[in-house]
Amino acid sequence: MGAPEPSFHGPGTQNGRTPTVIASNVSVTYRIYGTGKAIEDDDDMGALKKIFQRSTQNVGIREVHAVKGVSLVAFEGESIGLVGRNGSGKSTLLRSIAGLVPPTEGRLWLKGRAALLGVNAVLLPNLSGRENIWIGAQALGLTPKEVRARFDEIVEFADLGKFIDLPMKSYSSGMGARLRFAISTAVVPDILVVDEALATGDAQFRERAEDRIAEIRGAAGTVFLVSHNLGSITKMCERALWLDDGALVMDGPAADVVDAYAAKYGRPRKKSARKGPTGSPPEKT
Ligand SMILES: Nc1ncnc2c1ncn2[C@@H]1O[C@H](COP(=O)(O)OP(=O)(O)OP(=O)(O)O)[C@@H](O)[C@H]1O
Repeated sequence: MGAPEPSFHGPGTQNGRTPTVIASNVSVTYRIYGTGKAIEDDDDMGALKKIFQRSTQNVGIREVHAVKGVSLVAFEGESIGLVGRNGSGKSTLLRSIAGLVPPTEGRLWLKGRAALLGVNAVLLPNLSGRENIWIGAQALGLTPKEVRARFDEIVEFADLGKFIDLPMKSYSSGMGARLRFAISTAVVPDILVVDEALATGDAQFRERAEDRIAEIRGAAGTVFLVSHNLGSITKMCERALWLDDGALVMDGPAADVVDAYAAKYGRPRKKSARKGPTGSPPEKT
């Protein structure tokens, strides 16, 4: 079930298909600063002393190897799902592809611009939806003239009613997801990264978002989708990656990867059903 290691060929076409993302042996390591050992002391004063000593003497660095040597080639028009247990490195790999977290090791090559996660960082909770559209769309590279031309369409797609004029901090998580999605896809991105954004939307939004994703794929973009809903992966992706403990354990047709993953965690996909099972496999302990 191991994934064949794609080799790094660099830009160009492979069997007539154009690569949009080439990851060659990509690893991401987070460094966490903090104290080394748990505080254990029955005597409160003794424990406090230890905390103060530790804050000056024993500050340690812990490394988390979130992504370990992942290699893959994604092509134009592909929709690729990512599955894996909590903490297996899915978001980190996508944040790396979106340019937010540099790989600690390995090489990453992108054709064009990755969108979605990038816009999250710039939206401001105290500003209204309208104001955030201006900021987010310009952060994605649109000129003020282009934002004006697309503004109504973005507002319409976000479909927030009167909330569009209220501060974003008053939005439900689903409303926030709608606004982010509407801004991020205002310009058809070359690479769209969707990290559980659809999970918070209602059924109507999900349907429209799925149509927009299909549109982006049709325009030769590449879509990456992280979801714990295996049904969404099999419905929206032709290919899937399975990450475990930061490593790529399987890369293949979405139905095969979802079946193998679900079989391992005890939720086999119903062959007769259109959609796969929903819900997450058991949490990592
Ligand atoms: N900013 C960070 N700083 C330090 N460690 C982090 C950071 N973000 C993630 N990690 C760690 O990296 C590992 C991978 O996390 P990541 O969020 O990529 O996993 P995931 O597969 O997306 O998880 P989930 O399904 O729960 O969203 C985990 O051990 C996590 O604790």
